[in-house]
Amino acid sequence: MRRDYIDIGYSPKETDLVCEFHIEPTAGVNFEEAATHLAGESSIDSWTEIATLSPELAEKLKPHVFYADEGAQTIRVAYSEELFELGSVPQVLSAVAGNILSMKIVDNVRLQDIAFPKSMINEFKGPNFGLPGIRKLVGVQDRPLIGTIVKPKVGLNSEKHAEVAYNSFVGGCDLVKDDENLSDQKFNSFEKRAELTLKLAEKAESETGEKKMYLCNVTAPTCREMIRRMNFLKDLGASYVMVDIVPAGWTAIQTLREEAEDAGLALHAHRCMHSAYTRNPRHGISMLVVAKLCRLIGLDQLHIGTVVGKMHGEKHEVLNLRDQCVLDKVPADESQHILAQDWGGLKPMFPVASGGLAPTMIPDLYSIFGKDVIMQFGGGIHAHPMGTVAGATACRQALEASLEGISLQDYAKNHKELETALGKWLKK
Ligand SMILES: O=C(O)[C@H](O)COP(=O)(O)O
Ligand SMILES: [Mg+2]
Repeated sequence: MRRDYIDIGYSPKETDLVCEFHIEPTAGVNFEEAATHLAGESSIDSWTEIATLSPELAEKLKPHVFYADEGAQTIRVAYSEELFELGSVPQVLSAVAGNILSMKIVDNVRLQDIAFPKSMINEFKGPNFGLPGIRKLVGVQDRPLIGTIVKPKVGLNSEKHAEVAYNSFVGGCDLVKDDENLSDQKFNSFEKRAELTLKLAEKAESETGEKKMYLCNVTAPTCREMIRRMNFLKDLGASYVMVDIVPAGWTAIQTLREEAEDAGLALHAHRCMHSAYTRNPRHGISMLVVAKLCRLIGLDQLHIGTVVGKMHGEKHEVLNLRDQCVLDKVPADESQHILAQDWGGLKPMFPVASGGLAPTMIPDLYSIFGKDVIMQFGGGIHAHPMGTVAGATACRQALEASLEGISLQDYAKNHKELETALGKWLKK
């Protein structure tokens, strides 16, 4: 192991990939020593002086720890772009979030953010539709989109699944998606579900005069099967697919993005399982990094949390994710562990708020997120005392009230579905 990776005067080049890490050295390990080892292990070095690493090579490719604050337990490392396969998320993660997460010299280490250089941004296409493309697809410009997840998560047969989707559509949902753990099970095969649900989506479109999108889950055991399912949906006339990004893995997601472009399908990203590495604030990889990788690869919409629903995530964290989805230039914010990022014109992703939401939360959601959000309600629609149609209608009514600045209580006086929802969910 070479010892000259601490380089506080270094100013990162435009071509460098910069990472911020939170590090907690193990008792007895000096902060700079830990920083040196992490920087070396995530790039060119190993645990001992290696004869095959010439001083010339080391000089050319060495990492630069250009910021180290022991009190704040923070380091920033600049890596030469030459260390990376610029178009490969798996390779980048194997480096900057690979072995270093397992090392004994640190009790905890967390990758807080990655600032991608222009050369890497240029290697990726970003979202094909993105937020504006999705708005065009759905034909809704001036309000948040309303979606649902067919419930129960698993167990319904294909006919019942399609019927629940239809009821959600005619009640007022723009989008209906599968749940993350529904793919191709005996009780509800992928093909039959896709055929029946897309057919009823079309029926709901002609009955309501609104666009109705079905987001069928293509998460599959192999990339080949995932692509086959995606093409099956395309042949049925679908506009969208959804995928569980973390269980499927980054190679699968990059593959899907390529194939979805040819198929002309939009991509909905469900982030289930992300907390396995994002939730511990002292170890792992931040959700911010996950969101940035999604935008880089080109998912069109991504679950980012709700603030008011059932999933963890403080308001500032969720809004930081929102900013990373929609802004073209994200300013640095030291206190939030955010590095400056220029997205170089990659399209914005549509942020999705989903998990534990009820129609009664719509005024709060609207004030937190504004118009550019997809609000999704599972239990909040299908547990409505008057049924799924009324549940979806109550969501649209609560949204209308919020857009017009009318209290839900006032609006409910002439809207019985909303009135019933308030009776069930409004906290007294
Ligand atoms: O996939 C999701 O986002 C959740 O299943 C949402 O369901 P819920 O609204 O019932 O929590
Ligand atoms: Mg779910």
